[in-house]
Amino acid sequence: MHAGNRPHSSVARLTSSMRGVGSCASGASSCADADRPKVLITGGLGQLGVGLAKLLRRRFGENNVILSDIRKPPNHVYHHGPFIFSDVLDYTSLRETVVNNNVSWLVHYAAVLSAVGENNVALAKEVNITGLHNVLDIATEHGLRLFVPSTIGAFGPSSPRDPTPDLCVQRPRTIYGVSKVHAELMGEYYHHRYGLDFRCLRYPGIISADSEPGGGTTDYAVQIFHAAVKSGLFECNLRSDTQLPMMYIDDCLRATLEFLEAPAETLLNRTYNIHAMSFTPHGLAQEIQRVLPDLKVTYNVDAVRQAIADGWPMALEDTAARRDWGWKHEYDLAELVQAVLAHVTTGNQLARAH
Ligand SMILES: NC(=O)C1=CN([C@@H]2O[C@H](COP(=O)(O)OP(=O)(O)OC[C@H]3O[C@@H](n4cnc5c(N)ncnc54)[C@H](O)[C@@H]3O)[C@@H](O)[C@H]2O)C=CC1
Ligand SMILES: CC(=O)[C@H](N)C(=O)O
Repeated sequence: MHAGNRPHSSVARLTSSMRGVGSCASGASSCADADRPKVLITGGLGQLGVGLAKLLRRRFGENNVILSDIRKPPNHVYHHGPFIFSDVLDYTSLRETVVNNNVSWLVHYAAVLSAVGENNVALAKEVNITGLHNVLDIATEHGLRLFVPSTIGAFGPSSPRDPTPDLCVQRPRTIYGVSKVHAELMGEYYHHRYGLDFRCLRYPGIISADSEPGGGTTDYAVQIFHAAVKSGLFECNLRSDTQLPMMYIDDCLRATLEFLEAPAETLLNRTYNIHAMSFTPHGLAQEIQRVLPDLKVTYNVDAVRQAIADGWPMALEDTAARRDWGWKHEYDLAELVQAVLAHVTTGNQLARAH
């Protein structure tokens, strides 16, 4: 966007890459001041950002983690740690934020997800591709550690689907997927060419209890819990036998922190699959019905979402993540259902009490 404003010295400065990016010893619950990174999270008001900020603030201190987005934060977010407006399409202002706050790690969550992206390709292209270019250049210029999540959506119908390995054909058929393959490749290129400390995990569909999904194909797996507790009725927009890889948010956020803290020399790859479980809408409904037997699920298939899901992996192969930096999931389907139902039920009781 503001290419004309960009410094031409970014390559020359790359030798300073990673300087000042201290990493805390794994296993410690918090780290010494000198080792604490200053983290900026873009797109932080979506399904994942607030939870990640909470986790990182526990580890690095409240004021060392800045949440940012282009939306107004709810009160509970605004009053619990630094929040600023930051549009990833505004190169100059993003650069200013990084400089003024002495940012050393950047978690780039701003994105337009799969279903919304198919409805607004121009917006997805702008946010997911132009936004990424801005972030890559700024991270490179200032020697940041840069985390960009990828997704199961970075694969397509011609990829092996069960399981999908780290390295295979990637020909996604959504603008979301295309933009994420682009992010993986650009990040790896900047790593090899300029020494950028680029790190990327391919997340499965993420299930959370207290944050809403932002318009993806896997959203049904969050919405079903709220419907199950509120009304006992759920209309699912994917076919009952659509198997996709999924993960509980606590595992996803912990993976992100552990991966960010992993010593660079242990990372043989810069982009890793991570896996926890796979299920279908039918399988998830059955598991919820063990606790809430009255739940009734009907199916009204959304053609766009179904076509997307039909080209996505059924399971991810993640032995490299387990081998290189010790990835291990804690939640399988039964634990996931218990945890999410407990949160949603408590949340509903509290809401009724007020
Ligand atoms: N939630 C999931 O199941 C998965 C998420 N991911 C990735 O994780 C990241 C975070 O995902 P979610 O929190 O679920 O996304 P989300 O859609 O819930 O939130 C994205 C956020 O980006 C913000 N945003 C949009 N345009 C922006 C701009 N120009 N500048 C700054 N912020 C902007 C939005 O306001 C929103 O708060 C995304 O990159 C997504 O692709 C990957 C796989 C699975
Ligand atoms: C799996 C994802 O990337 C996201 N939840 C989506 O469905 O678009």
